[in-house]
Amino acid sequence: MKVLSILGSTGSIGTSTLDVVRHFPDRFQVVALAAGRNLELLARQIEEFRPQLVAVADEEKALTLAHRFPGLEVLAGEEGRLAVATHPQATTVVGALVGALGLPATYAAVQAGKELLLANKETLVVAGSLIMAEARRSGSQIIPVDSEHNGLFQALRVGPPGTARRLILTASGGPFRTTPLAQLANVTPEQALAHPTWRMGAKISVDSATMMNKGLEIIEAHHLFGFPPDAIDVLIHPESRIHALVEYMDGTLIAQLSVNDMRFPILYALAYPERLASPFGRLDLAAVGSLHFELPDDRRFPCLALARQALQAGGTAPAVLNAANEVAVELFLAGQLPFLGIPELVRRVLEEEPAAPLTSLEEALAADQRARRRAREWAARLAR
Ligand SMILES: NC(=O)C1=CN([C@@H]2O[C@H](COP(=O)(O)OP(=O)(O)OC[C@H]3O[C@@H](n4cnc5c(N)ncnc54)[C@H](OP(=O)(O)O)[C@@H]3O)[C@@H](O)[C@H]2O)C=CC1
Ligand SMILES: CC(=O)[C@@H](O)[C@H](O)COP(=O)(O)O
Ligand SMILES: [Mn+2]
Repeated sequence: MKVLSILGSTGSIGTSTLDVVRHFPDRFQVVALAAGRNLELLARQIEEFRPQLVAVADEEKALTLAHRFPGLEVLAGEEGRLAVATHPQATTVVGALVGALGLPATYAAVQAGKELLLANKETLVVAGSLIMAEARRSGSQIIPVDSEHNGLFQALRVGPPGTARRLILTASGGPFRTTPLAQLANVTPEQALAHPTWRMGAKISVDSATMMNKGLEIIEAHHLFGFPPDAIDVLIHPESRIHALVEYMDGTLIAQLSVNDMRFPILYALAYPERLASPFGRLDLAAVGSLHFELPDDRRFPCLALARQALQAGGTAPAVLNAANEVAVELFLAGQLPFLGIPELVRRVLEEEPAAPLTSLEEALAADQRARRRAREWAARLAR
């Protein structure tokens, strides 16, 4: 029996995780949940999964929830998320918060030696070297939930260690893959959120539209699998049925395929190292018909090059990239920055915040805060 703490239980990944748990009550049990502001959904999750501990965004919400569930331990803010991540009875922590906000709790779970099923890719972008070093020290097993990395994790187990030479991340290309370039300046948040193949939270949906998502995933793959940046490729595959490929030294490509439904990688990660029979349908390739591939266009997707540039610079540069992007996406969704302002803001902040060495979590978080301030200053200037 795996005993789960879920960070971000009310989000897209969190609810998919709980749906997998719902199908396997004799394999998985929930001990702790952390959410943000969606108290109604969290209350339903508490009634169904009976956790011992929950954490919410702030004290006011914690009081409301504690009043509704006498006897339940309810905590707030960072303290609450850390308690969920390190609950003594949890064998396994699901990292499904969004953004760098999830970093302290993710790191704490690794430090505590928990098995970590990680969707919250921004934590690896901001502090991947520190998280991976801590996992080696504590013995924490990190199993990627992000579909491409979950696919790579599986495909890398096919050949003997050391024989894989290239990782290939597929990308849908997002909602603007074929939009005339001249129209990109005027696309709306609603259009950006309409992902062609996946149903996801707002932030990652916008990241997919700019392809910053794939840039973050290159950095994520570098840390998870230890491949150099130039051995990690991106291939647009609009059907999103092949999630990743590993090229072995003998020229063989091993691809990982499944239905484009996050319950598949989540089921794999929860069951690992076993496999469980999926109740979520089968991939019918005959029904899909054909699979297509193309290279990303650098002019359409400048965020890809910005992410590679940050990875190359190293140290705190990826944390700066991520923070600027988080601010830019937030402003875009609020109607305060045009779509093309996202790469523009990230580029300016990266230029102005020099990469510094990264040796502690505090340095990563400080770089994140500095970059956020810088991004807001630039956004204010661009708005004038
Ligand atoms: N969705 C997907 O299919 C995929 C997602 N990922 C990654 O997984 C992560 C989660 O994505 P997704 O599920 O789409 O995101 P969502 O926006 O759907 O969910 C985010 C979760 O984080 C919580 N949260 C947000 N802000 C706060 C806060 N201030 N304090 C506490 N909790 C907070 C939300 O709580 P609440 O809603 O209660 O406020 C919610 O539970 C991201 O890093 C994403 O890149 C990776 C691959 C696929
Ligand atoms: C499901 C998943 O893992 C997402 O990261 C997805 O890949 C996003 O779609 P894009 O391929 O458009 O970035
Ligand atoms: Mn992904």
